[in-house]
Amino acid sequence: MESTMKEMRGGESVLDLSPRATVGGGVEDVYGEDCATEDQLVTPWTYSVASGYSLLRDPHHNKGLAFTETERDSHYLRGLLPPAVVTQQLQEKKMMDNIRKYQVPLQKYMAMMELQERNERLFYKLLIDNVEELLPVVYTPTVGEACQKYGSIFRRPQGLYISLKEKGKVLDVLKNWPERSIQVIVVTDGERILGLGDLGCQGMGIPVGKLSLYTALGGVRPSACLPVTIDVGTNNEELLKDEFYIGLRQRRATGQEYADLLHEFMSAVKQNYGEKVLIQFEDFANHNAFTLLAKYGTTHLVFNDDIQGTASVVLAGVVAALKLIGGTLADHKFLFLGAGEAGTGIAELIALEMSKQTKIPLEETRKKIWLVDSKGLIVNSRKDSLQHFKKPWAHDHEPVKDLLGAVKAIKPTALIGSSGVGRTFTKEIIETMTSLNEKPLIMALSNPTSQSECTAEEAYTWSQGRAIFASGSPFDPFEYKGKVFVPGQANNAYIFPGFGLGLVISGAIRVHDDMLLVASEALAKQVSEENYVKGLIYPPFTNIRKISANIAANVAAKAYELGVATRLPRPANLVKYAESCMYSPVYRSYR
Ligand SMILES: O=C([O-])CC(=O)C(=O)O
Ligand SMILES: [Mg+2]
Repeated sequence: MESTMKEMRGGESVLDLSPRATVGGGVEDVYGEDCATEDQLVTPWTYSVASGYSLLRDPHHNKGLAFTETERDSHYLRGLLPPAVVTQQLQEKKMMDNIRKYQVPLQKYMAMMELQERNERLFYKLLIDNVEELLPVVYTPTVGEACQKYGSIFRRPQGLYISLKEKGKVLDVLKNWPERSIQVIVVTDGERILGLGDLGCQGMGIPVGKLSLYTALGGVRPSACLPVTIDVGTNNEELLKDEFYIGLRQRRATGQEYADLLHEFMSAVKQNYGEKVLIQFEDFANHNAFTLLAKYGTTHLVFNDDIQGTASVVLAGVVAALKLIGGTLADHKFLFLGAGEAGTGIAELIALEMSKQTKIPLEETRKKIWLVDSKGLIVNSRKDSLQHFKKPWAHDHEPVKDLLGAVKAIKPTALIGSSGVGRTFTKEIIETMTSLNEKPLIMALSNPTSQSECTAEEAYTWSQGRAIFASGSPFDPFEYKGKVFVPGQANNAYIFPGFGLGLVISGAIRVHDDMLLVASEALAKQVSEENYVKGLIYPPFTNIRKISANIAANVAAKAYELGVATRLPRPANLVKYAESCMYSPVYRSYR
């Protein structure tokens, strides 16, 4: 890795990977490991941590029993640890053994969070080496339950809380965060946590989980990641009554009061971290998500994961699925259940890609895509009463009141669920899709598992093994009539870590839709013949760092092409460069 960096920079070693001992035996950590930003390369800023007892309690530097004899001497650890000296591999084995013993997913989650707070490198080592097993623990679906119970399981705070109480002081709050060099912020206001609704301040589990994936899956170093929850209250009556609730005990502020706090936050971020910090909006309610993205898209580096990340991952799955269902993108007809952030975001990206491929205007390709919301099929006669983001999807058709009616009337080849409402793809709906198509494409995107529009078992059984199925939350492989079907996970976790890395390594200052298209294409290309045979339209997560490097390289290349990249000169081989930038969780030796 080091040699690649040297190569990339014309033989000049710009990174110092080994921390140096400071006066007093502490550890001086040379910032700028794992791809520093330009300014850090000029003046790498350093900080020292305490030695001895405090070192053992500093999760960024603690190695537990893996401290060597020499380190124990030079860092005042003698006697503070039992005599055994073990390897990181053995620590990993022990932790995995322990985690596997827990039967309850939330216990596994808590064990992982405790590890993150105790020994960060070991946490990431586990997550990277056991990604398929641990993703459902630190991320969807378990993170959903963790947010619901966040107050009860709360131990040490993670991330930054910005509530209405901090109005006028947001910049000071940012300055309280111990890290200066932030590259990615994931922010939520907790109003629409997965498909679970308003969880207020307890939505913090989501930015924390998303950012742990930025590091594990995308290689962004943990110290450059900042989880933020903006607390403007909650309308969740149960939480307001819950004595363990950790947030403001008031109903949600809206209108100007809401906009003002968000604006103060956005301005403070730019002032404190500059214009190259990526702000990822996560799990905002529809009515704010679209507005915030439009408002700040032209002044900040912003990305809405639910609108844009989900769109990119679903388009990749659809493109990959064409290998199994046949035809070109424009040959297909799409029907969505759910016309919110995810639904309309995906619909727009599919229409955009169709338009690019066929040169047919976007207004026309949109007509291949139909959306159903809680009031039925979105049609022209409803246009006046529709929210602005639904209007492009109002086509000419007589009113249809429900999904089953819409499937019969529209005869789609692909059915996509983004409604946040579980079990809405009924047996009759899937049977109808199967009677209309040799291989119906069924995507049940809503999270967590309880909100999935149908299960993998239902999709395969009701379609007699003919459905090409993927879901937002993970499902186990399912055997139907002697054949094992492996459902793909159509989750934005495939996209955002690599996408963000691409923005970071190119020093991009704006996000553009074309970047979403190239990310999507890069992901679709990673699906192999071996995957297709099992019915998979996504590659397994085991290869995610390679996938992320490819996505990052394509996004960065697009940033250079569009003139929004500030990191110059452009590295010649962007895939190699992206890989060389990735954080490694392997322990470092302290002199
Ligand atoms: O977090 C996930 O698993 C995917 C996502 O963004 C959502 O459901 O809001
Ligand atoms: Mg989300």
